Amino acid sequence: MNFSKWTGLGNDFVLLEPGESLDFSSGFEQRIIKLCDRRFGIGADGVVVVTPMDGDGCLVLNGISEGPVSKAVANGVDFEMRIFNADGSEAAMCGNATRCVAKYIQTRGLAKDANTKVFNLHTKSGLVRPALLDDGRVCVDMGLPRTFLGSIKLTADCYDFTAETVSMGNPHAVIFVDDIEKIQLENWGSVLEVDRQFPDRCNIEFAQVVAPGKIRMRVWERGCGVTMACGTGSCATLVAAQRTGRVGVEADVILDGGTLHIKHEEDGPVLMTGPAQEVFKGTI
Ligand SMILES: N[C@@H](CCC[C@H](N)C(=O)O)C(=O)O
Repeated sequence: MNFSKWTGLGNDFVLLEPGESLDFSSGFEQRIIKLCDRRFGIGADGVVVVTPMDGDGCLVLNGISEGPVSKAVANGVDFEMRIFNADGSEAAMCGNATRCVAKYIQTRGLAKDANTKVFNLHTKSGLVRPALLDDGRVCVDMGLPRTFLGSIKLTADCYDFTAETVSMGNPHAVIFVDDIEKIQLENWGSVLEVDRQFPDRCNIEFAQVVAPGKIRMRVWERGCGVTMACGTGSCATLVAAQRTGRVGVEADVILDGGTLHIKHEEDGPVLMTGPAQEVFKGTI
């Protein structure tokens, strides 16, 4: 199986080349877990599967159309992206992977028009649109944020928290703290991910506004644990900070692996800008 390894600020992915058959039959989760294993596999936070779509909204596998997967009109810049967490579960969306996929499409020349700078990525949560910027970064239109439980109370290890819940296609609970250096990310994250208010589990973000327009955030991801960055989590953090009057239209979100710039105007989509890099290619 041919793959390439990608990173978005240290949130890293195994990307399977189009046409590589991922056998979705029994034992599939175990295969994802093995690919992501940092000692016995390639090592990653997740596995990304990219499939080009033809002009009729069909997936193209080995040159053979596999039937319509989307009602959207595909125009040669349409791709389907699926993302699997390191524990084998499938997530509906992943922000850092969307930037990696955009760079992947560019470097492999997969878009029909080589000058195309904006792609349509069809995900389980809908359409997202990454655009290649001249400075090498990628700006992704991540769509509209959504509240799913509002502001809720959570408890871990006898500590009480208030969390703002935001869906970016996948669920996030953002907890603002006074001192991010004092959080017990692994202890609290692992408990809160499976809180009974989250039947589908949840990504947990701890955040502190450290200066005007600057938010330090650390994340415990559903299905992965602590990661160095989370794109959807950064978008959810900005939206939660806006909702609670902590920031304005845009902010830098400073993660363990680097910084993402997030912008969200009222009733508009969330825009996420940041880098993405290919690390290596291989065959497993
Ligand atoms: N790291 C990702 C999010 C990946 C999926 C997440 N763990 C989930 O289960 O929802 C990002 O950059 O957004």
